[in-house]
Amino acid sequence: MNLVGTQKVLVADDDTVNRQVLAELLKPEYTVLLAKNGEQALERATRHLPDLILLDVMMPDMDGYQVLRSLRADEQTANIAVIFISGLGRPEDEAIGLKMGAADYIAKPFNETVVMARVAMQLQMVRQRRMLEHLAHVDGLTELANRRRFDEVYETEWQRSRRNGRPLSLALLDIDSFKQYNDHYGHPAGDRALRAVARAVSAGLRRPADLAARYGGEEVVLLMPDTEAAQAQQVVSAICCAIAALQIQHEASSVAPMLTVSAGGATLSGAGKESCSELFAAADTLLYQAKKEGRNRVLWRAAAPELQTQAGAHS
Ligand SMILES: Nc1nc2c(ncn2[C@@H]2O[C@H](COP(=O)(O)OP(=O)(O)OP(=O)(O)O)[C@@H](O)[C@H]2O)c(=O)[nH]1
Repeated sequence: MNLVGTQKVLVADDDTVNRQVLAELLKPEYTVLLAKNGEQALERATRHLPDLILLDVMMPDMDGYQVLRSLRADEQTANIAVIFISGLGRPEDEAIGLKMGAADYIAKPFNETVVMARVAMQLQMVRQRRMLEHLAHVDGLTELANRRRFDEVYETEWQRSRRNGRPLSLALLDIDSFKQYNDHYGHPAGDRALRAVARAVSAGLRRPADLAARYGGEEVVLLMPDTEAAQAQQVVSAICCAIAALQIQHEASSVAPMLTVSAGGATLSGAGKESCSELFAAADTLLYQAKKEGRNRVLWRAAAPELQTQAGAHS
């Protein structure tokens, strides 16, 4: 997510001079993209996902209103801020643009200082909105995704898996004897350990579509779209080994002298019929079983029973 760094502005105008003037004006502060008609504006918007579009209203073939409608209809571009910049200077024209969802309206001939001020204001609002969205999706302590974010992504990925007949793997990972850890080393040390576990989990997930979220206190959920059981189990086992390899001392643990985790996982095969909650419950049951069988292990529910292994090698 682009929370820092140069923001991108797309200028869409069929008039070459206008495009050039705006580009020269904006270039010192922003990355500028140019489009000479509505079709190009849509193509550039989808490909580059700019932070803001300065959109001429009157263009041949596809006018600015049509471009805005198409942007709003596509989930990817629906929230891009748009400022109309137009020779139609009547208040009614401005009102139409704003009612359609434009963030602002600038009449031509434009004043350069005013354009810069309005662009800066819109881009500041874009930054603030992104920051709020980011904060709403992230767990403050671990910086993993939070449960709300997980719920959203899980539902989407589950539907995608059903649609495409591709597997979906899910694992629940829980720190062993964490109550004793807190009791022995104190809550701030517990928080530090949780953060270290979260970092190891994030480092162990390689694919862009994978998601790790803090599900509860010391429980992390891992979602691996398009990943078969054996592969997913390998990833989770490697993460569990990496956590043990951190050698976070845990004298009060009944399992090992260092902090360990247990995990339960399940995979929805491409042809599987399970609901979201059934898949989740299957992983949860195996986590419970892993705890019961002595902790510090990964259990996976898969078609082949031989896939169930103990990750106790690192204890
Ligand atoms: N430091 C810290 N501790 C937390 C946080 N969230 C949950 N915990 C602690 O995690 C502990 C979880 O304890 P239990 O559910 O009994 O599990 P456990 O001691 O890990 O035992 P097993 O899971 O059976 O191995 C509780 O003591 C919680 O207070 C947190 O954000 N920070």
